[in-house]
Amino acid sequence: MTTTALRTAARVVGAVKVYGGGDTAVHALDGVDVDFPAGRFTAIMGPSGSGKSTLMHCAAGLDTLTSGAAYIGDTELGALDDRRLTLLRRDRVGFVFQAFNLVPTLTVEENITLPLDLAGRWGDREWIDALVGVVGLGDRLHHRPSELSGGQQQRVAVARAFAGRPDVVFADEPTGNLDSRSGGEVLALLGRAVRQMDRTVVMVTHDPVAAAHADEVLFLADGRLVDRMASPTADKVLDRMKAFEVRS
Ligand SMILES: Nc1ncnc2c1ncn2[C@@H]1O[C@H](COP(=O)(O)OP(=O)(O)OP(=O)(O)O)[C@@H](O)[C@H]1O
Repeated sequence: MTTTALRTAARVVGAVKVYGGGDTAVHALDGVDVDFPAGRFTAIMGPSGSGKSTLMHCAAGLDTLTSGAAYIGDTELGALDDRRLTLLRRDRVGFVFQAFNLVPTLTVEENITLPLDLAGRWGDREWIDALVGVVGLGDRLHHRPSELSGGQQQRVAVARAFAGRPDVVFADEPTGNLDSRSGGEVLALLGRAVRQMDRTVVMVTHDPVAAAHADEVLFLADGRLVDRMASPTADKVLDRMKAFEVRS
């Protein structure tokens, strides 16, 4: 095992994704090499249609590459049969989507522990309690999702994503349905999970303010990785995005 592999939560190598064929083929990913370091918060940005969601879905094992390879830790996703891929997604990957996707009939606490219950894992009570503390919903554990605001529901979804201590949490526009204050809380929460609890987050976003919460921003254009920015600020990210618009 190499040092790089030890420190990488997820990566894609020579990632190509082609939708359709012949004259109408779309090269959604056109040869992307990228590492998502463990213990870091990485944002993926780029113009609409640049391949952000495709990259995230292929890296997370929700979709398959046309060529190249995707890894979670040292596990190559293309080498897994459907059953193993399902287990890997369940046990080693967490997801947060724009829609909160909570189960309406379960309480906050039951929603948070759902992935562990489905996996037949007892979970680690201390870890769950720590997560509940970090998301700040300790007094809402027995409420149903419908009794919570959108921002609170997304915080439950974030806690659920981390419940099984996955190698990496993928977040797809996690603040897309939230006002800026609630969105800011969810982003701060993702940042705290990374920095205080040593978790790994990869987030797709259109929003420079959201991207500024990350440790590093990757920029995609036309299915290629064209730039990366460490220690981003919203202004620097916005300037970089404007440069794309001027060119296209
Ligand atoms: N299932 C599909 N079938 C055909 N083409 C697709 C499919 N999914 C995505 N594409 C195309 O692949 C390209 C990349 O799409 P993708 O959704 O990854 O971009 P994106 O950067 O996430 O865009 P957005 O910011 O608008 O969500 C686009 O040209 C899109 O039209």
